[in-house]
Amino acid sequence: MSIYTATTTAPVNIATLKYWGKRDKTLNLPTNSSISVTLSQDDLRTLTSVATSEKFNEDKLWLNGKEESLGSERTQNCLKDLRSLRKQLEDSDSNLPKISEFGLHIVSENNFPTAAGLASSAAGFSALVVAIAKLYKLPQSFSEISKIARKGSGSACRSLFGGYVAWEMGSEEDGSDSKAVEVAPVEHWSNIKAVILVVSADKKDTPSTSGMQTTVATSDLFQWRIKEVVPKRFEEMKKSIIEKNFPLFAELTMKDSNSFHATCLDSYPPIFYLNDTSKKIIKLVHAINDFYGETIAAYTFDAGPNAVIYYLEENESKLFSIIYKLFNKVEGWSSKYSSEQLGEFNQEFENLKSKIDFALDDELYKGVSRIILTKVGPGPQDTSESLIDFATGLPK
Ligand SMILES: Nc1ncnc2c1ncn2[C@@H]1O[C@H](COP(=O)(O)OP(=O)(O)OP(=O)(O)O)[C@@H](O)[C@H]1O
Ligand SMILES: C[C@@](O)(CCOP(=O)(O)OP(=O)(O)O)CC(=O)O
Repeated sequence: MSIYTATTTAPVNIATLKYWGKRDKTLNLPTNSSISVTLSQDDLRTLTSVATSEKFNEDKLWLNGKEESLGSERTQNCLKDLRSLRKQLEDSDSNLPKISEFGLHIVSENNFPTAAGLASSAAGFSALVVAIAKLYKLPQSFSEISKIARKGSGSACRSLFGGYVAWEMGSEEDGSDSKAVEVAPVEHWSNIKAVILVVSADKKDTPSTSGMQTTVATSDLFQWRIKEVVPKRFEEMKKSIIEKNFPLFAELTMKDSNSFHATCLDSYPPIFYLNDTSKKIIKLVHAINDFYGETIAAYTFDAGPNAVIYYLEENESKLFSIIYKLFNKVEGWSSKYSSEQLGEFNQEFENLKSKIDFALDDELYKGVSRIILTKVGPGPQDTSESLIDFATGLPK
């Protein structure tokens, strides 16, 4: 039997201008445009292999070693769109094998916690769609393909690109203009780094999908956000990226995280994603920026309590002299830094200590379970790895 296979990796993206609210639930069309930074796959990555053969009579998914249902309407919509694009190719060239009619085997692994507010659905749907597009040899651009990933999970469309990415909300009812585009590639501004403080690795209380439905239906503040705040901020943030203006980019990022969480609180019943640790981290970042007299760090929080702090590589020792002091007991530092480098952060802190004019909470680390040190990175990558046994078409 012939087995056709393809594999891709895909990254996580963390929005700096948040998507929150749908104008069409089935097509996953948003009420506002959004912007994100794609994170390096050295640290957070989905690997997805797909196989198809005339012998496979159903679609199957194995996620992190366990067979899972492919029954969700969103996944079905992605598979339907991909098959229909393949069918168009097959109809126009009778020499092509009619693989659009065969079952698909999808095997995927995330190298980080799934459904823990670390955007696994974004990397997951992006990888799924890209792997099948490769398998089907689809000629469409990644922006076109991003519309299919969008139907799986809105934020997934942005994981089709590396660097700095915009999801243009579009205005068409059928969603044909609601797609991801590159604002700037990773090389344009490659010295942006991120430290993720994993505040809780548990499953979250209110899933994004239902949370945003409640906000759209009940929050007055949300109407102001989508009409008055985001359209202007979208243009300003793109400009800050093009001009590599970190203080402006950082300020807009923090304001937008706060605006999004304010609309959550303004929902009825209210939705709380930030916990006390998250709020203390927000205060800490402001205290650090005030202390240095410049905006060197920007926090942002998705639909959960985990903090993502963006900063420029050149400011790392300024930031880490304080952050390492507070979180050195948390796991994650030694994967990136030698004990000598960590010692330098300690030394920096000793030099600063007498000047620090804000309270350092030496219990704060207790609310953080893990630190992930990463940076801006590229989009989906080809790889010679495969999770599928070429002889059987089953997971290895
Ligand atoms: N590698 C993958 N392949 C296919 N689907 C995946 C993959 N990883 C995650 N998913 C899907 O995404 C779901 C998790 O999405 P969910 O929105 O709950 O969490 P998250 O994306 O980690 O968090 P958040 O969206 O708040 O950042 C999983 O239950 C699964 O259905
Ligand atoms: C707060 C966010 O992370 C919300 C992401 O929501 P999802 O993309 O997970 O929602 P669905 O489209 O319903 O799957 C902001 C963002 O990533 O822009």
